Amino acid sequence: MELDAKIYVAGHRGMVGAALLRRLQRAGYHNLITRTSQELDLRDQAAVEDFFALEQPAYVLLAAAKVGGIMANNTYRADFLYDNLMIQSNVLRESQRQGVRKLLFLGSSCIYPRLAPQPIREEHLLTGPLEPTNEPYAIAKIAGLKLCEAYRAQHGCNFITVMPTNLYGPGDNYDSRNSHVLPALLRKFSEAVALGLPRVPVWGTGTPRREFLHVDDLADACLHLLLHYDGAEPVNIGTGRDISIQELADLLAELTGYAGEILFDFSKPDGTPRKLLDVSKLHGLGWQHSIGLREGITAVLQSAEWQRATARPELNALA
Ligand SMILES: NC(=O)C1=CN([C@@H]2O[C@H](COP(=O)(O)OP(=O)(O)OC[C@H]3O[C@@H](n4cnc5c(N)ncnc54)[C@H](OP(=O)(O)O)[C@@H]3O)[C@@H](O)[C@H]2O)C=CC1
Ligand SMILES: C[C@H]1O[C@H](OP(=O)(O)OP(=O)(O)OC[C@H]2O[C@@H](n3cnc4c(=O)[nH]c(N)nc43)[C@H](O)[C@@H]2O)[C@@H](O)[C@@H](O)C1=O
Repeated sequence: MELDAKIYVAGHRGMVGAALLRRLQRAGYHNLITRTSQELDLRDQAAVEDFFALEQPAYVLLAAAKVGGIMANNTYRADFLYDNLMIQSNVLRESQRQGVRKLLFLGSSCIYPRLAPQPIREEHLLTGPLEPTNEPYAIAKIAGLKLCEAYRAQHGCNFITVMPTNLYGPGDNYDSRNSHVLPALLRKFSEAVALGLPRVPVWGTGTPRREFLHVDDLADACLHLLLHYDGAEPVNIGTGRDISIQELADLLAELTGYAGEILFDFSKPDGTPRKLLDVSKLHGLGWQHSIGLREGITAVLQSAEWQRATARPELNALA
């Protein structure tokens, strides 16, 4: 991928898209194309056709999607299915029609079967029922992965799919209901410390296990695969280690200095019991993660973004 190649980063304002942009800029790529969703709604087929005809990118990184945690997925089921089907179908189709040299599509660890063998290997996809709370999102993502495979088979497109585990880091979504578990608990514990709250509610039983990768590690892995992987099969991206929600809550309480009570709210869903990724294929391709969980969370808490957002917790800008 030449340093002056025209690279379209779709979803550049999101947590993953912004990390991809930072990583590409740091590597010296200087012909980067971006559009906000206000400038280009990727659900609009005609607008996407016009954009690709005008810009004719050589490479596409598709990090635009409707994304959220377990509650958002289970609440906005139709939006997660429709938006993601439309976004990926339009971008993949125009990438094929405009002869994009290589495209990176982002799947997710949560599209594997609910009770897949652990750690989950790439071949376990579609071998069992999905997790009900995010089935619409998973179906959309699986369709996107299959569309990449189909464009490769029918048109020889070099569209690769990566399967990241749960991510966190700069630019994360901290909305109290729609965010993922790590940013949600980070916000809850920080607010509890600032406001002197005696207890913090954590959803579910605390027994499910999750794997967490810093988004800067993900961006580095994506660039590595863009440069060194041209295969049809998806590639898992993770750390190969997981912790329980209880252990995560204890770690976040420690790092935020929260010493009050942690109350598990059994009325909220647990979701998938476990989704640890087998990352041996990724390691075999020459990449390993470098940011550990404790180190990564500490970096978030020490970031200027976090300091600004939590300066006045009663008016916190983390929403
Ligand atoms: N976060 C995670 O834990 C994980 C994420 N992933 C995948 O990574 C990708 C990015 O996720 P993440 O960065 O967390 O998500 P964010 O919600 O942070 O960012 C999503 C981006 O998509 C853009 N977008 C949404 N709808 C549209 C639309 N209709 N038209 C154009 N752009 C749109 C938004 O653009 P704008 O800001 O301009 O509105 C936003 O910047 C997704 O494919 C997701 O499935 C995979 C595994 C885990
Ligand atoms: C990355 C992946 O992320 C999603 O899957 P998920 O990992 O199950 O989602 P989650 O990050 O929201 O973690 C949920 C787990 O955590 C517990 N939990 C406790 N307390 C809070 C809490 O306050 N908020 C949230 N969200 N969860 C909580 C909750 O009870 C459950 O056990 C997919 O939808 C999909 O979006 C996807 O791609």
